[in-house]
Amino acid sequence: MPRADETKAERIPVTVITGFLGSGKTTLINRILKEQHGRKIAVIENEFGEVGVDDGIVLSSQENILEMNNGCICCTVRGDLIKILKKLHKRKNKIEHVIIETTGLADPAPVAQTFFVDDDVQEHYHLDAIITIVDAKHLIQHLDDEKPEGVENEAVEQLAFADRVLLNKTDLVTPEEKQEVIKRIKAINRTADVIETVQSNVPLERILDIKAFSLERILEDEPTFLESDGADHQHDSSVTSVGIELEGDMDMRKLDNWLTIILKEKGTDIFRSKGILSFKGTTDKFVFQGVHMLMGFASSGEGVGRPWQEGEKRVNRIVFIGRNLNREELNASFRACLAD
Ligand SMILES: Nc1nc2c(ncn2[C@@H]2O[C@H](COP(=O)(O)OP(=O)(O)OP(=O)(O)O)[C@@H](O)[C@H]2O)c(=O)[nH]1
Repeated sequence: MPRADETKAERIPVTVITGFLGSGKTTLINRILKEQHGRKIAVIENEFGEVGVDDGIVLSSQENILEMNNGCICCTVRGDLIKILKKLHKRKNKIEHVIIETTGLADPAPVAQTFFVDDDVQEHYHLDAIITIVDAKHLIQHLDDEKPEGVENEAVEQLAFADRVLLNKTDLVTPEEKQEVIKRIKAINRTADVIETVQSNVPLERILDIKAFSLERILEDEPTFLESDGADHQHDSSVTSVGIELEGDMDMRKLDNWLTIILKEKGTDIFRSKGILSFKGTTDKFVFQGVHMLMGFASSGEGVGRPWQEGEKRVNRIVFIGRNLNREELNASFRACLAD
């Protein structure tokens, strides 16, 4: 009869990567996929928003990237997650590690719970750690965001469940601001190590295979953790997404102007924006990234994202996530940026 810890060692470790919109989760996943040569890692991605764009940003062969975009991983698609996990461990080409990237608005608790409620999942996987990435510049704003009665603050939940906190984007804050952010993190989670990073750059041995998830710790703080079915939490319904898809080539100058203005004026309400774009006059595929008022473009020519494939239709995709989004206005203004 194997000892309990021996059995555990044979199970596939799972790392849950969570963190608010735009904090640096995909940046971390790309780093892991680049660095972990020879290790068979499957990534399960759940993106928030009507139009997914992360498939164009994550670097890797498609085979081990599994997308779940028909709902939120912490509520509606938890059944799908269980199905994917069951299929994965039966693959001939054995997976050695599973990484789950939650949406920026997910509550990690129901995702963690998945590993304790289903016998088959429990037999083949063990939850190694919940890694929460926070954006040093915007964390306090998200922690202080006032929610309607009964609605949880995702940024707080994500920190409360963290086994490790990556304090990312430290390049965007002063040392004093950073200390204030650390104080706020510690007030929510005393025990998790806080690792300071830029571009989610962390030695992988500090976040993978660390056996840091402790059910005992969670049960101390949330005694009903294993009893709730994941459907008892409420998302903030005032946060929505508008996704737009448009075939053709865009005019780079027009698009840049439009996004600069709209994010300057509405960047408090627009938490996150991102897109995959085709510009007139270049064969590169462009990635647009916006987090509140900060924005930037990068191209496949610079090694960001995957280039357009032969025969691939040039479809521009852009998504805005936030409050008070005006769908018609966004649609019309995006269309107006098409090249003549
Ligand atoms: N200045 C700065 N920018 C960063 C850093 N880390 C990531 N970024 C940028 O922040 C933006 C968002 O990063 P992502 O990795 O896509 O964030 P995410 O958490 O996956 O975003 P969602 O999945 O949309 O919630 C990108 O433009 C990144 O290049 C950092 O340390 N400093």
